[in-house]
Amino acid sequence: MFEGRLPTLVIFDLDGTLLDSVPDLAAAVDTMLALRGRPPAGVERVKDWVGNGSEVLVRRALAGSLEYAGVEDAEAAPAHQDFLQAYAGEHHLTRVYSGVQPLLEWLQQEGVTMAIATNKPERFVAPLLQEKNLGRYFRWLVGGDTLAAQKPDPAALHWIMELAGVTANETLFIGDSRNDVIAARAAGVKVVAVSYGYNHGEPIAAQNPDLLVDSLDALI
Ligand SMILES: O=C(O)COP(=O)(O)O
Ligand SMILES: [Mg+2]
Repeated sequence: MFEGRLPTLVIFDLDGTLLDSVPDLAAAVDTMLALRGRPPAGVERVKDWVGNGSEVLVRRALAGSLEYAGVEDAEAAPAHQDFLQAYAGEHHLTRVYSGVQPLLEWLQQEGVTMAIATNKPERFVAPLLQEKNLGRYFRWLVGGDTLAAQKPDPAALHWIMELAGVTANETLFIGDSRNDVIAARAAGVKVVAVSYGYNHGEPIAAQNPDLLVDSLDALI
């Protein structure tokens, strides 16, 4: 992909790529629903709703579907606050996917700069990486509410590349959902997709990433 050279900068998605975070996200969604006297959504449905940030996740949970156009702001705003409160703290159900640690370690040893571009609210990103022992690898962290637009908008990728002083040709993005592939394409950045993450219930292969892997250590 880089003609035998390594990229200078690798930007990673977080949820569904580095971390299997849905169990804790589903627990917080279910707490928010329980506060409204509603039945739990459960891990399997929440898995399909993750990827567009927590505000959209909460709207989907209130709608009970991927489509959430009918949910009123007056209902969604307090529900989002309840979700944020329920998701704060430790994330004991969240796991680092196998293959992640070896790749990060290897890229760091090779001197590759690494960053995170996630749609997760920024306040959770650094503490969660710290909690999972991944904090030391990343030079920059961009959350879903850090900039004016979130993925699939390429703003996060452009911003990180500018901070790093690196061109799109020297950058690789690694993610799990169509939002990641679309953002990478819009930024002119090559994209590797992982097959095991969350993509709204659809195979990510349909988005034609430059490379599809079943485990990130396959990239070493
Ligand atoms: O929080 C989300 O909705 C998804 O986060 P991600 O961009 O790290 O996959
Ligand atoms: Mg993701």
